[in-house]
Amino acid sequence: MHLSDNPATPAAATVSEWIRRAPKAVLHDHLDGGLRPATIVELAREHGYTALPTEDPAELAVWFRDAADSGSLERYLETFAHTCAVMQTREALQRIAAECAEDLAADGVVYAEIRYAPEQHLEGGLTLDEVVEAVNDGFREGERRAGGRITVRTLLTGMRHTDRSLEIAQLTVAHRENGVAGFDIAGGEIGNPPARHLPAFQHLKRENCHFTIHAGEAVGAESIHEAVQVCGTERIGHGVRITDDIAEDGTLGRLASYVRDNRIALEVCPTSNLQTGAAKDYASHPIDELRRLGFRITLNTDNRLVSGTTMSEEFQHMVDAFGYGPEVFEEFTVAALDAAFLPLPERQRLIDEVVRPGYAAL
Ligand SMILES: O=c1[nH]cnc2c1ncn2[C@H]1C[C@H](O)[C@@H](CO)O1
Ligand SMILES: [Zn+2]
Repeated sequence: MHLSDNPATPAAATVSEWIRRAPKAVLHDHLDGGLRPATIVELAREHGYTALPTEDPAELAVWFRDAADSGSLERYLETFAHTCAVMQTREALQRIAAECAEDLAADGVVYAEIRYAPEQHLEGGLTLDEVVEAVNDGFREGERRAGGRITVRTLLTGMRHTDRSLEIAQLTVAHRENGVAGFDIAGGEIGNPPARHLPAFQHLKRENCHFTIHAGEAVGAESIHEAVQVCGTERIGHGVRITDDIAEDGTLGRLASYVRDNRIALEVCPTSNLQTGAAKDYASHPIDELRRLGFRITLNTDNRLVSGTTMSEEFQHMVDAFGYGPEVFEEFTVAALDAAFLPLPERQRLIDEVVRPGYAAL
């Protein structure tokens, strides 16, 4: 099945060798959007889940990317029913988190913040705390298997269309000493503005806890305004529609100025944007304009399986579209660590001991 009326997403990029070796940091990557296709097939068999569109892992990978390539965020999100269906036991969550860390490390990622919505993993009888513990255990195992080459933290996501965000914010605070770095809201943006979840954000503020908000993906600048000025977000998931507040000649409106001048990081995910219709093609993606205007830009995958991408491929697409060299990726990687929800000394150590020397050696 090919739902796409959106020819925007070209085939996977052929990645240059230096890109694979370059140290990378990813702030925006969903656990339930990045499973190995073979793992989905195995877990579906084990758990008797029979609704997969195919049991061939290679075909399944293609199916996700095609089904998600619809030009609509809502249809993009429908594909997650198949991944969440196999993420309902402690063993499955642990395995998926461990494999996620291994896959990222193999792609040169040295720091990752991986997000997921605990409320979507309760169908097998786990409690919210048990979900978080299973995922954390999996990530610690994955870090070990990767020989310490990667540090992983999680963000707990509240779904915008449900009413559990305050509970998930409390869960975030409860687990923050244990690998949970912050909170996020995700899901369909239309009809679910961020201020619906204000009690969650106010709780996190009172507790001095980090959060980011998906905004400016399917809805324009008003969603970003609400996320920043009403909810007080530290970073913006996507945020590319900040361009609504930038004139053709590059003059910034008050909101765009505020976001740029306060160095609020944008978690930009180009391939995902092409699939959901937030951008037309790589060459006209606003990432380059925003970077030239001085915004704090980070480059991200969003959903490695669903968007059929990796950090290396996102880098390669930017090389092909804008001619970026290693210095730009070093800038994006340092920006990501500057904006990471990690204590300053740990961020500084990763920049000074891993990222800078890694780029110097390319
Ligand atoms: O890019 C996105 N925008 C809004 N919601 C998203 C995006 N990618 C994934 N999600 C949703 C689907 C997942 O089930 C959920 C938690 O990871 O977050
Ligand atoms: Zn996302």
